[in-house]
Amino acid sequence: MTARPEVAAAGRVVVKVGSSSLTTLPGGLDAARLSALVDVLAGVRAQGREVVLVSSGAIAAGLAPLGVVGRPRDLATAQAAASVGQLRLVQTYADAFDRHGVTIGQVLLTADDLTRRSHYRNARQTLERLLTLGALPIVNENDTVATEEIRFGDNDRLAALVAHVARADALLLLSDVDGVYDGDPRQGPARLLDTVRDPADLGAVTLGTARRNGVGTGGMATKVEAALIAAHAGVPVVVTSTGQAAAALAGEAVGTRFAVMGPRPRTRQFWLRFATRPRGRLLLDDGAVRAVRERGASLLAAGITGVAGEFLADDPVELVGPDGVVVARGLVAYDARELPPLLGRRTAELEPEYRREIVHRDEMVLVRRPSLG
Ligand SMILES: Nc1ncnc2c1ncn2[C@@H]1O[C@H](COP(=O)(O)OP(=O)(O)O)[C@@H](O)[C@H]1O
Ligand SMILES: N[C@@H](CCC(=O)OP(=O)(O)O)C(=O)O
Repeated sequence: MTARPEVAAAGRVVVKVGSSSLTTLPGGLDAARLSALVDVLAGVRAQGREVVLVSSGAIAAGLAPLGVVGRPRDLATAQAAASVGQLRLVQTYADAFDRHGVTIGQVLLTADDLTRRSHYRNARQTLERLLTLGALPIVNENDTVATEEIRFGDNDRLAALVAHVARADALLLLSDVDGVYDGDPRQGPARLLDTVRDPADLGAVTLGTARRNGVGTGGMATKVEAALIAAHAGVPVVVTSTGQAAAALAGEAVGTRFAVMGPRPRTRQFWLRFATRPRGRLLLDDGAVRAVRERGASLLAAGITGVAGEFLADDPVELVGPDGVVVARGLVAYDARELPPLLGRRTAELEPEYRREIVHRDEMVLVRRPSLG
């Protein structure tokens, strides 16, 4: 195992803690475990470092007070539980941080807050201001209003996006397991991975989902996906157990480290690639795929053979080759219903108001690893 100096040196850290570390299904919130985590984070703050906490647990914390048994399957009950549980969760955090003289701020985000560009900027400003005013932001998904099709669903990916939004120097993903194993450790003997430098390092790894009767949602798969997103955003990551949070924040050799995979991308490129949700697809012919992928060209109507989905101008769409492989993602210049008469036609043949590039190069990002896009 190797030390993690980049985490020890991180001046601003995003720490994500899962429901499994803070709650039990029958008992709701576990105030003692929450308080132990707060002690660790307050200690980090006392070193002059900044912390953004992404905390799950609202739904699980709301079940017992409402007399709901087991994790709810329907959205309305989950939302009701989140409404009750989020209040208890932040109140418990507020009391615990208060003992250390640390002021917290609650930040509830919907997927729209990060998938819409203007909202993304707004979230950045709010977090930045909270931190400069000396508060510790506690982020969760706004579960009470998030509907099924627009939810993040798991806080791991939310934490990776928050790490980018907050320009963090490191991301810590805390759970009930001390790292990423080459197989689900609940299923039998497995080996702990020390460092992941490339997605290929995970080739032989089996990632299980969360325990069926447990309080967590994503299992290790969502944590690994989130860790790769952050690593691609230039943010180093450690995945470990909540009990090892202090050691991890001190840069000790615990958990699984995801090394930074490439330089920090431009904000717009990162946002397009990882935060947006495509609302439709443009089907490209071979020439258009080559132009976009190899020549860095904008996408023109002449190279488009089909349109799928109901999107509006400025919505994110996927650009798909004849083989069905996603080549790029970008913001489209026209509504879906305006496109069919333009397809396959050269720009000079089009009415002047339709001569703009369908997806301009500056509004496009190539997708190299479809599994991450
Ligand atoms: N390859 C793996 N390595 C480590 N843990 C795994 C793996 N596959 C599945 N898991 C399981 O993932 C669980 C953690 O996910 P989850 O319950 O969603 O956590 P949280 O609620 O903290 O986000 C662990 O209990 C672990 O058993
Ligand atoms: N926003 C939800 C958490 C969803 C989630 O990702 O949970 P977990 O897998 O425990 O991190 C809640 O607060 O209950």
